Amino acid sequence: MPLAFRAPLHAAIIDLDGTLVDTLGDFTAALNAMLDVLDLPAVDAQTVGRFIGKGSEHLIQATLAHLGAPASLYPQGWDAYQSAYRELNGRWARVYPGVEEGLRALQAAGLRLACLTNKPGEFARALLRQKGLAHAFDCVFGGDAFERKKPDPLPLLKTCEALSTAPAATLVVGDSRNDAAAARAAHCPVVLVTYGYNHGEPVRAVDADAFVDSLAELGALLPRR
Ligand SMILES: O=C(O)COP(=O)(O)O
Ligand SMILES: [Mg+2]
Repeated sequence: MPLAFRAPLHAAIIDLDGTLVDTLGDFTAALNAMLDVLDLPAVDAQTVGRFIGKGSEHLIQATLAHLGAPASLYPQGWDAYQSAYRELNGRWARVYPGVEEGLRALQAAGLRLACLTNKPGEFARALLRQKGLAHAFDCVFGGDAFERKKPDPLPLLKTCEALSTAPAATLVVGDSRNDAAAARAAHCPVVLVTYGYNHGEPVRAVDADAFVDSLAELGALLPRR
């Protein structure tokens, strides 16, 4: 049954971590490389999963706070984290099942695609290229592209501008309440995947228009052209 969106869809803006690619292993490895440099104990993947989705700054700050380490370690941590992530980007990451099929279905429905993530743009573009997904997107924006990150609506509004689409005609696809809150504030329809991180909380409790277990289900939600 197609979703009753208020306007026909012209574009989709898709989140990266937890939606297109499972990057939990990369985040955990880069944070643990940083903690090693700082002489702090390692963290496990489950803990890291709760901190993903609000950008690298938040990820590092939340990890230091979790370990009871002083916030003054942040600048050194930032440098160590960035160089570790640059080095291992994609090594422990895998594209979720159904992603290629879902992207093809959105394109077949005539939608232009953008990837919008809170991850630094440099890392996002390299990861999408490495995983063979870059070709699907007209544009890719990272958490450093605009003045504010999701859940602020600004990055979605700027991405709509870049795609020349109205927010009401632009579907947001994400994995967390961060994506949903940004979409609601920007007046974009929003579908959430059920397999992502969502800050360690059940995603179905989030206010969204629909939930999918795989991007492959998106095609069936769209009106046929
Ligand atoms: O927190 C991050 O760095 C990435 O988050 P996102 O791709 O889910 O926006
Ligand atoms: Mg995400």
